[in-house]
Amino acid sequence: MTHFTKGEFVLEYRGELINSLESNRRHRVYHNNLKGFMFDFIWHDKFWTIDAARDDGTLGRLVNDDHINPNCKMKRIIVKGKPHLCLFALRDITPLEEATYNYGNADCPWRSKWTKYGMDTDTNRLESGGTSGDVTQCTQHSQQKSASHIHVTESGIEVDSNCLESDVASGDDHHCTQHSQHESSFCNQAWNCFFNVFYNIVNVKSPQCTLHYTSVFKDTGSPHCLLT
Ligand SMILES: C[S@@+](CC[C@H](N)C(=O)[O-])C[C@H]1O[C@@H](n2cnc3c(N)ncnc32)[C@H](O)[C@@H]1O
Repeated sequence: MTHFTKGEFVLEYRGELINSLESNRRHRVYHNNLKGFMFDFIWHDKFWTIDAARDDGTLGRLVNDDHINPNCKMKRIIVKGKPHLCLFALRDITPLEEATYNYGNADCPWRSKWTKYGMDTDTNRLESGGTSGDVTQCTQHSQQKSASHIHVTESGIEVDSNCLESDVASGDDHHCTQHSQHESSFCNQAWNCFFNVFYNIVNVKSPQCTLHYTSVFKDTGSPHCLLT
């Protein structure tokens, strides 16, 4: 059984890196469903967005929010001067478990539940959901309600991270920035972890392991991703 161990690189949230000007433009023109794929973050004191609205077959864009008990967290890693958003396992992830991360304190409509008295927003959980050092997703524009899932199954994982692969393989200098107080220690740890784990995944695991986007449709009608 393949599983992810705590601290292991899981996958990259891939998409188009755009600046705030272009991001604002797309926020204006995109349908709400597409806005949910825009991951806004701060880098070098500026707002940037990874726009994963286009379905390029990669899996990072399909990982759902869990602000209560996520098993992954998003980290920003700088490779060749460009930020990449990568998910790392917060704890061991077992086969068939859905991969999730905390989108942050964004106004996520699915976190509210209807009661007989009306909408009940779980504010306490929202406040405690963020962890210092995490990169969190700004999803305040999204009204999309679908729920794709990424699960771990028996055989393993293949990570579609071409740019990461080539960057890692190049052995070039890199620097990491993380907008938190724990910047430098995280950077070193994350990069080491990232390098080792990614190398491990690509070079060791992939012959037996494939991360599949399946055509399994469950109750939500959304496609689900299985690690098989
Ligand atoms: C980056 S996409 C995640 C993949 C998406 N679920 C799909 O099927 O394509 C973000 C969008 O997924 C949906 N989503 C994420 N987490 C969710 C959750 N816990 N419950 C319901 N919908 C969620 C929201 O519509 C959000 O805008």
